[in-house]
Amino acid sequence: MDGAWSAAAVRRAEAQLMAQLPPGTLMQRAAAGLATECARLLRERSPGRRRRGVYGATVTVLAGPGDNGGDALFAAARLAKRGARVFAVPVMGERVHPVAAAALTRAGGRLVANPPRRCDLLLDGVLGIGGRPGLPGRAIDQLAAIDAGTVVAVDVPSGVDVDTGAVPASAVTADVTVAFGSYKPCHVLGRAALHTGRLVLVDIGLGPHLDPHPAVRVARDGDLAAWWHEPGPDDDKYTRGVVGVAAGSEQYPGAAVLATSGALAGPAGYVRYAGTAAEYVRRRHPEVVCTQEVKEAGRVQAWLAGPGFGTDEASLTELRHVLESPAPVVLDADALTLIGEYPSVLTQREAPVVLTPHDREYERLYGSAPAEDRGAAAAALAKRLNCTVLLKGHHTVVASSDGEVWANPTGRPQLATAGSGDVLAGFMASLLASGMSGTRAAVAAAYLHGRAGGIAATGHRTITATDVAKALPQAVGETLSATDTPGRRR
Ligand SMILES: NC(=O)C1=CN([C@@H]2O[C@H](COP(=O)(O)OP(=O)(O)OC[C@H]3O[C@@H](n4cnc5c(N)ncnc54)[C@H](OP(=O)(O)O)[C@@H]3O)[C@@H](O)[C@H]2O)[C@@H](O)CC1
Ligand SMILES: Nc1ncnc2c1ncn2[C@@H]1O[C@H](COP(=O)(O)OP(=O)(O)O)[C@@H](O)[C@H]1O
Ligand SMILES: [K+]
Repeated sequence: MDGAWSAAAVRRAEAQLMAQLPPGTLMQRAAAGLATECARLLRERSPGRRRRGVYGATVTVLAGPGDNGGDALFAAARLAKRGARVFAVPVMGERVHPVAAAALTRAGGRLVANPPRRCDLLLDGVLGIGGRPGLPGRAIDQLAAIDAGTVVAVDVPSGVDVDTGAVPASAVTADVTVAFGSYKPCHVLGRAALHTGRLVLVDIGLGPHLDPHPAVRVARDGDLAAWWHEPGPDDDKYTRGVVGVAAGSEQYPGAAVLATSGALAGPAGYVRYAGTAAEYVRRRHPEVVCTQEVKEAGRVQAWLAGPGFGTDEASLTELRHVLESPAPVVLDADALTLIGEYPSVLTQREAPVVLTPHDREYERLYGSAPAEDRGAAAAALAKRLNCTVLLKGHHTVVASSDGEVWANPTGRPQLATAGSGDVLAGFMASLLASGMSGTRAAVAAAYLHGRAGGIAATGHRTITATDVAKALPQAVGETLSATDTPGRRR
């Protein structure tokens, strides 16, 4: 697992570490890592650039008044020493880090008000973790005027809200962000994650001093491998978990087909379907055992209810039957609408519930649209309803009822295609049925669904929900084998 820490948590860790080191050491570590990454980028071939390498490259620095500007100027001084033409623009009056500015001029760089219109690399050292959202006017003007081959944000893209990932005012959009010591929530959450570009972490020795509980968690392949239930020689289809799918209707049979295709791609050993689209499911998936009603379905270890299911009296009755079962439940789509109207059906439930709203469904459940702080928005709903909440979108967020927040690092906008959420929900129910906790099942499903979207989109511009379902087994295989270790039984 990776984590992202708030500005205050980073400052606490920094204070501990700095007490053990000579003054200026951390800034030099940061600047050295930043300069190395910039030199690597300058060596790469790029369409906007005439020459390759540091020597002779044009580098422009937008320098703010604090240590973030200091990092940028020290890194630029290192590039100037290697032959780069460096122009630094103070963007907050004349306020710049004085020692770093002197180092830059000693190395041959210049402090200017009007840099060249074109540069190979633009370093955004306007604001770091001390920044409030928004940019000073001079930075906005320079960003509009300069044609940069590559934009590198120093620590964070300036202008974003570091702790929440909100972008309420103007902010830098970077190709690469070089983060120091740890990730921050803005790198992985909300609109700010879209301003971050490719993320590079420079180790400055902060790790041992960081709080063991990050503000936001980010799953990696190894987590999925550790959580996945691999069948052993003593398993049978029942012990691997039975998943029940209550989805679809005569009007929307496709939702039943797609949700069961997601469920079949998961680790459970048996998929049961209960609903009025049974005929369609049987035709597409002979592996699925079908009944017309939830009460006839027999025992399951997890249910999915909701996609294409309707919101009438009969649907409400079926939802009640699902919620009466002692098994964990995923509620999606129409089930969320019903919960919004009849919240009491959720009370007295002890087994885990995962809700998977997109923004409009969230509004139906919470009474207002999700705040720009999507981690807090998901956590507030999770706490109110005592459920796990998976809030969909780019950088999907998962929150548990006790306030744990996860940001999903996979996925792409092509996943916004009708039925893709049905596949996700079915797959998640299978993970739950295999014994994963609600929060892990939600995190793992978002991760693998996003990865499947990437596989399905390889070589294509458009994908369908069926393509995503078909790509799920490969996504699982690639993720689990990425962390294969000798001796691990598969
Ligand atoms: N932590 C670590 O381990 C390490 C941290 N390091 C580096 O330090 C960086 C943090 O530096 P920092 O604390 O000096 O804050 P930073 O963001 O540069 O500037 C704050 C200044 O900007 C101003 N200001 C704020 N918002 C504004 C706005 N919207 N528009 C205009 N002005 C605004 C604000 O003004 P004030 O609030 O005083 O009015 C203040 O003067 C960090 O990101 C990393 O790069 C590394 O060197 C080594 C290890
Ligand atoms: N802009 C986006 N970028 C990445 N993923 C997205 C984006 N918009 C939606 N998604 C993903 O696409 C899926 C859509 O789900 P949903 O809205 O429930 O679709 P449906 O109800 O048609 O099945 C979710 O997994 C969501 O996270
Ligand atoms: K910055």
